[in-house]
Amino acid sequence: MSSPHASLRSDFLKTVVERGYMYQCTDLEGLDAALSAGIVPAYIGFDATADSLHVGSLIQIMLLRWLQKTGHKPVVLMGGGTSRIGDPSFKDEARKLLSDEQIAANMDGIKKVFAKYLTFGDGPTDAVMVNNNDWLGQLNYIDFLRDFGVHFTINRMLSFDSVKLRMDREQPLTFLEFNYMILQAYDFRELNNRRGVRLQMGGSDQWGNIINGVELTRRKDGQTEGYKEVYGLTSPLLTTASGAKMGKTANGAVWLNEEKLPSYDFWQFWRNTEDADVGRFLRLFTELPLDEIARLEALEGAEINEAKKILADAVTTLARGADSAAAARRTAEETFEKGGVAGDLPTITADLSAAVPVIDLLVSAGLAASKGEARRLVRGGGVKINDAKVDDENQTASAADLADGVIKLSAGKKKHALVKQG
Ligand SMILES: Nc1ncnc2c1ncn2[C@@H]1O[C@H](COP(=O)(O)OP(=O)(O)OP(=O)(O)O)[C@@H](O)[C@H]1O
Ligand SMILES: N[C@@H](Cc1ccc(O)cc1)C(=O)O
Repeated sequence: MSSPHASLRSDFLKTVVERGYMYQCTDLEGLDAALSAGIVPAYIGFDATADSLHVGSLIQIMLLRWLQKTGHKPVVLMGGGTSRIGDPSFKDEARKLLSDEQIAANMDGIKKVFAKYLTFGDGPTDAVMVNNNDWLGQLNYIDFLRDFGVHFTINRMLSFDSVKLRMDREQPLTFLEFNYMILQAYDFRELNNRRGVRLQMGGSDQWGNIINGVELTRRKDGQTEGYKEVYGLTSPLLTTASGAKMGKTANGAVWLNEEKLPSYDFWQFWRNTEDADVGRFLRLFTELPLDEIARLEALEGAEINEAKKILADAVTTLARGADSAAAARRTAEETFEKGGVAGDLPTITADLSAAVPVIDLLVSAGLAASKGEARRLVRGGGVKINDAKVDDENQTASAADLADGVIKLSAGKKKHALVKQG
């Protein structure tokens, strides 16, 4: 049987499918034809909910990068207006309301990262950045309701999975939040009118908001002469092989901005990728050719660690620059391999062929005076295994945790030890 994607002609959609960015599309064939016929301006929106984006949004940034690389125009939308409301999609409870000052400061922080991935300017495929407060801030309530409110039915708005969860759980969904979907739909139509934007992308949680925009644009302008169809495309929401939503880890979010997460820790996050994720992450977060990735993901045992370093180097180079990536790698190699810091760290051996309680390792390594103290350290959140927080007093470590032949065990910021198989 031939794949439904085998007939794709546009470089952008071929890349999207081959590298694993595709989840849903409103009309794949139509979009493929549009992308093959000329430059398609496409947008992704980012709300200013924090002063930096995190790895969860990296897939969206990469989508915009590939869009530009394949000859189209990326439009980055800052949600200056929508951040004043807060997207309720798939959220258990309302987001904290942000002040205008916080939103402005958050936008300043978020904006910076895009310059690393996209080329901005005035040319036909140069990226541009817009702020939806420019038009949402001007809306007149009664006029807006008359012109746009009539195109939305409450019945349909309540049918979207993104709000269903709240309904089913009988959690409050305020009228403020309920408006979000309409405003994002309005954005799409506005960008279509202002800048000829014909495609909106986002994570799969954005599907409801995106198709509302497609439908609104069609209803408002579909009969106008020269109207060109608009499209929506979503990416899978990223989770790690163990099922955790990517973005927040036990230690908090993996931030893209250097001020919020030093490059060494960023590099180390990718270096600690689970074996089963290596191929998928190389396809999504690097630009390495697919045949090279196929070779790397087939590596096994200790060799897969080389692939993880290549992943960490490539992602850190894109996000932080080549110098930061090289420095991070040097530090990691000194710490873990060349005996620099490692030489200064206490090293113990343990039989890791069976699972060993972390509590016991802490005591053996001299990082805790007793098992009781070790437990208190874990409860206080200060214990880490290979830089990942230990949440459970009963957690164990085994040979599977060995990275370059050692497990790094930490109690607090300054006390570290290495555990080797013995
Ligand atoms: N884990 C993820 N995988 C894929 N896409 C994601 C992930 N997290 C966020 N996104 C997408 O990134 C874009 C911007 O999202 P935004 O910055 O508003 O994050 P968010 O969904 O608010 O995250 P958080 O849950 O941390 O508040 C959206 O299109 C969203 O779908
Ligand atoms: N709702 C999106 C952000 C966004 C805002 C406005 C838009 O027009 C598009 C997207 C999110 O929460 O991630």
